[in-house]
Amino acid sequence: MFSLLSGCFEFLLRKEELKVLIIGLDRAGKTTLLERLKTLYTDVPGLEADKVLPTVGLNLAHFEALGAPLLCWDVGGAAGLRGIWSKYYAECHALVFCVDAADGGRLDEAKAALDRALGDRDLYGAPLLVLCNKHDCEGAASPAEVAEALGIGKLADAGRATSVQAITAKTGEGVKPAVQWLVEHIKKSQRPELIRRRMLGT
Ligand SMILES: Nc1nc2c(ncn2[C@@H]2O[C@H](COP(=O)(O)OP(=O)(O)OP(=O)(O)O)[C@@H](O)[C@H]2O)c(=O)[nH]1
Ligand SMILES: [Mg+2]
Repeated sequence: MFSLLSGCFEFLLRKEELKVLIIGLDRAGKTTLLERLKTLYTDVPGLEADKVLPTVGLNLAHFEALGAPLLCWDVGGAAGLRGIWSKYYAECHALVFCVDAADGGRLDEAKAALDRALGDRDLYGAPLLVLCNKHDCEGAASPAEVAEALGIGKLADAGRATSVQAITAKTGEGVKPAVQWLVEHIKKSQRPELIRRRMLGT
């Protein structure tokens, strides 16, 4: 009986997890980023970049940052797997779109994939963080160049909280500021309330 009651209390007091969906083309570095998040924010280090394999399903990481519990989903980005992304749209509090900034030849393909995702009503109001990964590579596109190629200005004009930041998932450079932006903007957005209402059917 005691354990049942304490379990109920624990459930009631538990802070809501902020759910972040990480998408982007294959080889953008999503899983490397997820593993880096584990290393930076948990006691169990994630895999090093050279041990990461292409994702065929889903990877996830639970961790706490800035006093908030986070759950990150990383979904495979190969062309045949992108249809799975939408299964997670309705539940996520924010969207991370990871770009290989060192591969300028795929920015048009990345724009098409991002446009398709943002056209889905289930992502209404979700803050968008575009991460220009592989900033360690010579000639990597800057956040301003990636923002221009992806047409990010229009999204911000339309009222969606949006940021474009450079990271190096391999070393962790830029990852903590990215997480800080996510936590702050999820808390500021109406997205948690929207998801709660949708779940309650009100
Ligand atoms: N130089 C450099 N390479 C990186 C970085 N992040 C990832 N990579 C490399 O990019 C390749 C792809 O990384 P993944 O993390 O598997 O990419 P992904 O987006 O998860 O790919 P899918 O699972 O196929 O969707 C790997 O060879 C990584 O080592 C980075 O910050 N710098
Ligand atoms: Mg992957």
